[in-house]
Amino acid sequence: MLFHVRMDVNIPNDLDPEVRAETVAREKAYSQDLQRSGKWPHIWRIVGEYSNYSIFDVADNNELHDVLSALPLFPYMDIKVTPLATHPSDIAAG
Ligand SMILES: O=C(O)CC1=CCC(=O)O1
Repeated sequence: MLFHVRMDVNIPNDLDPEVRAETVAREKAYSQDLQRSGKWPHIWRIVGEYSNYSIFDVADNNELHDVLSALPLFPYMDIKVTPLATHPSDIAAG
């Protein structure tokens, strides 16, 4: 199943800089592992915001929830999920 996900990151200003850097590094490694696996095929920065638009390709709602809630930055994120269905006019879908 495909999902469109918006992640808005709000790291508190008073978070220890070392903890911040370590958490962001773990987030990058976690994200890139999922990208290599094919479960996170797209990630785009939203211009001018500490936010991204991502596409996830996972089995179901439960897998998406597990993947998102394991994000190292999850405690500092607002996340909006939109499930995607095939559009009847999509020539790629046949
Ligand atoms: O910077 C972000 O948008 C949050 C994030 C998600 C995956 C990653 O590496 O950073």
